[in-house]
Amino acid sequence: MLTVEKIGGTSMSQFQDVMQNIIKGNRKGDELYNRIFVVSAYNNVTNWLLEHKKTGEPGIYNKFLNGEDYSIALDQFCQRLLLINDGFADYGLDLKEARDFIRFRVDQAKTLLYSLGKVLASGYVNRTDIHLAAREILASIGEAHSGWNSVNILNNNGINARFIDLCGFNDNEPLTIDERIHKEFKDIDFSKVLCIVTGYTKGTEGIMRAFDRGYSEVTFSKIAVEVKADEAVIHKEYHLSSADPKIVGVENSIPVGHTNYIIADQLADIGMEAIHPKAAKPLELAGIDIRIKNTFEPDHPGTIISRDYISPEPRVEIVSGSRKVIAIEVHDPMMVGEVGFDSKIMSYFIKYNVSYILKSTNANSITMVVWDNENSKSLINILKDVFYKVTAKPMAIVCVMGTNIALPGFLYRASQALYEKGINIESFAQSMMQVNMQFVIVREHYEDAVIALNEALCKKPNEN
Ligand SMILES: Nc1ncnc2c1ncn2[C@@H]1O[C@H](COP(=O)(O)OP(=O)(O)O)[C@@H](O)[C@H]1O
Ligand SMILES: N[C@@H](CC(=O)OP(=O)(O)O)C(=O)O
Repeated sequence: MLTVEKIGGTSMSQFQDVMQNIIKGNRKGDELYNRIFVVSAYNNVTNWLLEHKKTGEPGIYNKFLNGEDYSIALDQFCQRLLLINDGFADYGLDLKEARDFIRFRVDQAKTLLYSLGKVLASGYVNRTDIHLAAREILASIGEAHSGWNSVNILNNNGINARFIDLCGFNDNEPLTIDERIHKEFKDIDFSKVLCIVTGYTKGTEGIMRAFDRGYSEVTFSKIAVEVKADEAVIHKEYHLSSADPKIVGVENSIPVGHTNYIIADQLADIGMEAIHPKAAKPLELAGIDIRIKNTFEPDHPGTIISRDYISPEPRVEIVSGSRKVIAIEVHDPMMVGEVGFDSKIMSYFIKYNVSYILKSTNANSITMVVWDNENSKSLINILKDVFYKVTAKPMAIVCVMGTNIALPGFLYRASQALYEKGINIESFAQSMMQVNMQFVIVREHYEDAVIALNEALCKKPNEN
């Protein structure tokens, strides 16, 4: 059995647990192999390089964009990486070799950025392309650092591990991401060597440009498809749970156990961090199951995402959502009975490259929920110019999902749970497939809504 396994940044920061729980476990001899590990940068490292994923606080990339001194910032960043290294000395990291590797890599990045700055100054090139190239170079440092360290630690612990560096720092081959992955993996005997692969892959399309943050899961899914893995495993700090453990508390969140790719799509659509939206689809198409495991509970089988699973008993599997959405309502008294009115609205969505998460209509108005970002704001401005009455409000969306909830009572229980917390449902949608009930609520109520729905629908009656 060949598995491809991704280790998230939070878990990587506790590599001693990764090595003990995930890589070694109870395995002996050859059982250690036939496993490919795709690693993320240690917790926060990509945030320092680019910008904070949650707060948007600018990182080194912003200095390059503004023509500020990124060189000193990179030196300070390198010092922070060396401090991270110090924490792994007790587990076998050779500090001198590790320091030489990362210093050299950061210096190479500096040289590349310096050259990009010069090209930019010439004034002959597209600024955006140069900026995006700088973003790629910076991002790749994080995974090169954690990947190299991991191989060094494993080798020093008697495990035959090989560093597969997909960052392409030392080659100028114009390969796409898929071509690079194919080239790197085609001649490896996985039964003899444990591969540690950078979650960053260099490719002509640009992994940041094409997939943006969380790109390690994209590398991971592409590798799993390339090597025809039997299973694709994601190791995270939490189980995939009935609701975000950070909101409801670990003690109140129940591991999902089993779900299907239809639910994975719903999660991806609302930007749930547990899996990158672009990572699941190739695995689904290749017929590869995903297993999401908790790094710190190695004996728990985790959650399986497979194609055909339907829960044997009717139950809500996950409550999830986002507080970073805007509800747009287009109202026009002339809409009633007018065939194709919606297509006029959609033509602006296409023009501004905005995808909607929910749509709900009545005789003369259409409500759509979109991400709260710059594209959506530009879209709203133009809709206000063109249509009779357009209202846009910052909102939250909370979704109640399950593979077997197409039965009377689930919607009743969900709306009752919201009612009991005094939460009004501003808009609502559910497709006939009945796998996802979407509630639009005011933002201040988001956490309370998740807690109430998890409590009412996911916990068993005898659980406290
Ligand atoms: N239903 C859920 N189950 C587990 N985690 C969730 C859920 N909903 C949201 N999360 C959040 O997802 C985050 C993990 O995502 P991510 O940033 O990708 O972590 P990692 O560093 O492990 O890859 C956790 O911090 C957790 O709060
Ligand atoms: N470190 C990168 C890539 C990644 O996927 O990280 P994580 O697995 O920790 O979300 C990022 O933050 O975007």
